[in-house]
Amino acid sequence: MMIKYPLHKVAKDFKKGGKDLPSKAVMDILTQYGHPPKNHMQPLTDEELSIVFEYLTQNNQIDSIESVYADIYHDPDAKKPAPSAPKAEVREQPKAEQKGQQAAQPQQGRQPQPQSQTQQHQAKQQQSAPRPTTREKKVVDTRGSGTVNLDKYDERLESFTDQKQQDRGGKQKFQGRNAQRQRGGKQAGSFGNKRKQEEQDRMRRLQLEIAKKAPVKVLIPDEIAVGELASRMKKTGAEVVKCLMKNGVMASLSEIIDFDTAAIIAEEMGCKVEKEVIVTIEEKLIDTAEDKAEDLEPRAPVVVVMGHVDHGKTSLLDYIRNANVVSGEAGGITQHIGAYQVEVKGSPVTFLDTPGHEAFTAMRARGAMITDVAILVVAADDGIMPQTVESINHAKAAEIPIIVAINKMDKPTANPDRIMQQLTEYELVPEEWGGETIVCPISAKTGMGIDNLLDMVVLTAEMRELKANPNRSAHGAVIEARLDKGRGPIATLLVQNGTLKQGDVIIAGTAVGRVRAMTDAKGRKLTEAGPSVPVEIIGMGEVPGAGDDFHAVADERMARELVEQRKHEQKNAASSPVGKVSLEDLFSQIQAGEMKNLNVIVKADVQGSAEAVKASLEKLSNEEVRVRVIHCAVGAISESDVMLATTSGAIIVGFNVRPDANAKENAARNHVDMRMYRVIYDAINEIEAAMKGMLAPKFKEVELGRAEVRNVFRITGVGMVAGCYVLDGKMQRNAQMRLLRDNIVIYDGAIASLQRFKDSVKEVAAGYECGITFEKFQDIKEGDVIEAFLMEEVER
Ligand SMILES: Nc1nc2c(ncn2[C@@H]2O[C@H](COP(=O)(O)OP(=O)(O)OP(=O)(O)O)[C@@H](O)[C@H]2O)c(=O)[nH]1
Repeated sequence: MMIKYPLHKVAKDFKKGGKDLPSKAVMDILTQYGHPPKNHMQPLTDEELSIVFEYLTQNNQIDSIESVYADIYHDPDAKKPAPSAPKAEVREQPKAEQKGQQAAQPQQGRQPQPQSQTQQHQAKQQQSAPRPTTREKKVVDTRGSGTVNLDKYDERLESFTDQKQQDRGGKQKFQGRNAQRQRGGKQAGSFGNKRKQEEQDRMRRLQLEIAKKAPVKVLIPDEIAVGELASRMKKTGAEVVKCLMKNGVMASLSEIIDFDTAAIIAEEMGCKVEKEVIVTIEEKLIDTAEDKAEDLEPRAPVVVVMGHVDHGKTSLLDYIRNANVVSGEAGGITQHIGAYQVEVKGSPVTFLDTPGHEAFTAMRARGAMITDVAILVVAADDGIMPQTVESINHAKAAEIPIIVAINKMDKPTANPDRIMQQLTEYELVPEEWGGETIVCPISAKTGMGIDNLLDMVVLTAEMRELKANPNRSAHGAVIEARLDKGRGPIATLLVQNGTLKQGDVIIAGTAVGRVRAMTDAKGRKLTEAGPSVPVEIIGMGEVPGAGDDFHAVADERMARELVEQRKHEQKNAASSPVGKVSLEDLFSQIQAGEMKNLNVIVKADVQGSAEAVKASLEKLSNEEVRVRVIHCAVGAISESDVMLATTSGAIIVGFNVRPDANAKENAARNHVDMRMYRVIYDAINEIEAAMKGMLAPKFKEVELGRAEVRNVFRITGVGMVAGCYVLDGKMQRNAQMRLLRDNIVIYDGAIASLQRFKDSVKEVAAGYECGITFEKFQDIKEGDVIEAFLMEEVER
């Protein structure tokens, strides 16, 4: 409710020379300051009141405040009876206000009461106030309360009050003081200021009440803690918890609830809900808007060539590049970069000339699906080999079409049928056998069949209707990057969407920079590169990682900020293990419904065991989780296996094999769970137990050291002795030993003896030679590696 304080009452409250101030005087003040009132009944606004108070204060200044009180207290006229009732000084309070407002208490003291001695004193002072004009002009400006020490005057005032009054206690006394203060300056500004302050207080309280009644607007993010929600709604935690319970949600203050729940509660509690959208620097900086269909234009396909070592990948790429060089082009291909574009019957095709499938996996690892078609090269005289299988599995995981090129068809030993037969084992059934896989016999040496292969590539690409929008800022992937001593960081980029222009600011992973110069595969300078065009650029601040996404951005400063943020996140991620798949938390992930497929990579010593492990593991599938062996091959666990595991969230099961050094390092870095077994039964049991959440105590292998067998000799009565050199760590008598040949476990067990020359010793350190014999194993060969380790139980 608004308090009405009509103009005439304001005037009445300001006495002048013992008389009410004429309403006209107040009207004049307001008119003078741009607020002409309509009539004397008009209620004054807060601002108008301020103007009046200010004016009257300014125009009723005094020289010395002490003189005011001095005059009052020593005025002989002060003892004369009061000419008018104290009522005149106080404007009538609206009833509602009088009812409950504590702040109005000082005024209550002024309502007519039986006169005590004190009141008589007060009355005397009040009488003394409406005095000759000189005194009326004396205004105590209490606005700057710091400069006016009213207590000083109160002390004097108190000498007038009787003991009884003093005995009433502090509060009463305080009220008395206030009343005195007001009475003391009744005609003038002191009183007016008090009034003004009270008015302002009242207004503030009213505004607060109105604000309280208005619905509180709450911003709610995707998830919010109950306590935080309560504070945003300006409610107590208990109220919110109660409301949640009413709605069937049991949550404590620290618990997180989702937006929907929070919104229901907030609305029920009378709040207006707004969704809080948190925009990250990345979202602000990088334009990820979907392209409209009408903005899309056809783009060249990006093709990757994969296959086993020596099956002819490089030869094929070289042949295509050279055969498709436009005649008369000066110098042909002068500069070799990791990707190039050629024209096949007028359609451009981009080839990635990356070192095999590893870069391909690395790119996929970062979600950069940069290739559209994979050419799988298989030598007609060799057949499907381990890396061929890996390539197939990588392409399948990336969900890109595979075109098989059976190479070396010029060789007399070429046997394409055998290869087609082998392909069917990997679900690649050739078209001519009724399947869907395009198989092209070629010779990278003679060029036979390569035109047909390229036609098939273009055809397959056409089927995919590859499109991009060249009219936006560029986005793509880093194919490769290196540091050049003279030119600084050099990166080969493949633009996937938009157009990259010279001078663009780009951000790639944690590297940022400006494109200073761009060249194509032929070393020609470019000023811009559209979709599917590979370019080499200089100008980055540091070397980006192969496979990193890059974006051309508008704000370099913000890009640098984002890079700092990414670096910080990387640091944090490195120090805390990421939520990768591991047998330990397999059960909880299954329970949480996060795990529908358990991807497994199987590596074994022989094909037979690999197949057996694969089949047994797949049989473990149940209603909740399907065990999928995504890659199964013979040989040591390689870095490529770990990469595949990283990208597909798989665990690696090694059967009688060990990881090589790179794989070990990579697995540790990427938190890939690798499990080695010697018995199929153990592998099955452990994974089954993990799926049921009943994993037996885990033993961690603590590596002690490695020794290389430099020569082998027979000692009668002892058997075969391995003459070893300790490469790193140490060999220990009581340790378990494992004999590896090309990273395949040949023997695993206790050792019979560890000797330095003729002495039996407890341990031999790195850099020393020693003799080792095994209890039940004689088949030791030069070049074998002996690993010493201990098994320690890991607490969970
Ligand atoms: N006869 C014949 N030899 C070929 C053909 N293609 C490649 N070669 C030969 O096979 C060998 C290996 O070829 P590369 O192109 O280096 O094979 P790659 O797959 O790139 O090998 P890496 O780069 O080591 O993985 C080379 O000696 C080539 O000359 C072919 O079609 N016919």
